[in-house]
Amino acid sequence: MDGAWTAAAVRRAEAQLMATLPPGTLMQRAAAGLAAECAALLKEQRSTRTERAGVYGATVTVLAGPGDNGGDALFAAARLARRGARVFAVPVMGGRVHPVAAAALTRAGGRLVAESPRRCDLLLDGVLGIGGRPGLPGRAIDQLARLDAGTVVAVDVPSGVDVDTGAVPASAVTADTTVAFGSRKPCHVLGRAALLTGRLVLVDIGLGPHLDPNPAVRVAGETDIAQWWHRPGPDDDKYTRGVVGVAAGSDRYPGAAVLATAGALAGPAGYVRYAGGASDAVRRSHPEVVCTPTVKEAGRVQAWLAGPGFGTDEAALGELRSVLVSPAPVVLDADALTLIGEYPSVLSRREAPVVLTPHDREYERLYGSPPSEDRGAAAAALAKRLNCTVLLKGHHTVVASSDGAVWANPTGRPQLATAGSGDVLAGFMASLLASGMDGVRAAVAAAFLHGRAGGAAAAGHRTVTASDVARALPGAVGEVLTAARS
Ligand SMILES: NC(=O)C1=CN([C@@H]2O[C@H](COP(=O)(O)OP(=O)(O)OC[C@H]3O[C@@H](n4cnc5c(N)ncnc54)[C@H](OP(=O)(O)O)[C@@H]3O)[C@@H](O)[C@H]2O)[C@@H](O)CC1
Ligand SMILES: [K+]
Repeated sequence: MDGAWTAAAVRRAEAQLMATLPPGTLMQRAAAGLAAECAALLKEQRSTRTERAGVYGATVTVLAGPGDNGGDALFAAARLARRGARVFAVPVMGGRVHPVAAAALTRAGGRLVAESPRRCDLLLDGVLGIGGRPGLPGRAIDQLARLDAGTVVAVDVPSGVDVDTGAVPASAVTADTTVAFGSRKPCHVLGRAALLTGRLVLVDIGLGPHLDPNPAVRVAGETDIAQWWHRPGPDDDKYTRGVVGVAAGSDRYPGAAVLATAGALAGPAGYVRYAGGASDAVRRSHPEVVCTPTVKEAGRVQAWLAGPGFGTDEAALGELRSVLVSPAPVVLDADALTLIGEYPSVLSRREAPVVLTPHDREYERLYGSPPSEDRGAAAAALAKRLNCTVLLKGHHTVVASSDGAVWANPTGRPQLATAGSGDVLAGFMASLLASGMDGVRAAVAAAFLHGRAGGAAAAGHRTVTASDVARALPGAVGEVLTAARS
């Protein structure tokens, strides 16, 4: 399991590592990695001035803040200047810049200027790093407004964001690439800051062994998911692989039922039962699903999904109660969340695991106020209050357990914000629960694989539908299980 560490945790690890190294070593490691990434980016794009790609002749502008983040940027820019780049560094906090790094840049042929040319091939954001408070100094805002950059590279973090939460309460840099040193920070994976991060490149500076084994935010990878996966053995049959029940849709809204069962069929469970008013549509799309009109008639299942498109009337509330009295773990989505918001007591006597999958408006119905910009804390607060696992949807989906652990999903894609894609996710997650995965792992793994499937579906189509995502899920599963084995 990988993760993201707060500024304080990074500083603690840095202090331990620095005690073993000559002064300045870490900054040189950071600058070398940063310069290498900038050179690679410049090789990919033609210079607006010379019409040639590469470092030689490229125009590089550095926005340099007062601390070590500016120091990293200036040392990296000195390396680029030595390879023939035209480098202009603009101090954005009066004359306060890292003095040794600024001297290195001028020795390499770079210039410290009050104003750089308007157009540059690469803009290095070295305004603020992990020592920054949210918001940008006015001079940085002015420069960002007037510069026209081929590509923007943030040094360690996009300046201006709240490093520890991913909130962006004031002005901040929007990067195409962020080159981070030693570890991810929460702003790279959470909230609006994760969007401003762009592509994340991690530079290893040797911090790993010194980082606290418990990161502030956990980030699952292929190996984790493969380890959690229940692989059927020779003695398994369709029942021992898990039976998943889907209570979704209605005769008026059959689509949600079809998509949720499609998600459930793409998971590891051996058998899918459907309970609700859209049996005909479900049977037509998925003849392998066994359909009954109500939850009580469905028989035993190892996990339920309840909610997508099943309405919020008395009958729906009755079906939700029937699901919640069963001893099986449940995923509650869409209309079930609205009902829980209105009748929170239906959850109160429940002991088996519950996963809630709200988007922001559903979160507000459940919590009483919209999620704060600190989305990890927001998800954790709801999880604690309702004693459930919470998957808070967004461009960067977050999962929180009732004991406060927060997971950020690294595979989210804006294309997944398509109608019905949440139904597929919820059905797939219920299948993971039915196969024996616990609530938090099922939520984390489902978000990860759903994101991967969305990516795969987007590669072949201009617009991605929820059905495309469901069809791509088995492939995404196969890819993750194979990659983790090799
Ligand atoms: N840790 C590691 O392992 C390694 C770290 N490295 C690098 O060091 C970076 C951290 O450097 P850092 O500690 O010098 O802090 P940094 O972010 O440059 O700025 C602090 C300065 O900004 C100011 N200031 C703050 N907020 C402000 C605002 N909103 N608006 C205006 N000003 C503001 C604040 O001034 P103050 O107002 O507090 O007096 C202070 O002077 C880190 O991100 C990485 O790049 C690598 O070299 C190697 C390994
Ligand atoms: K920065």
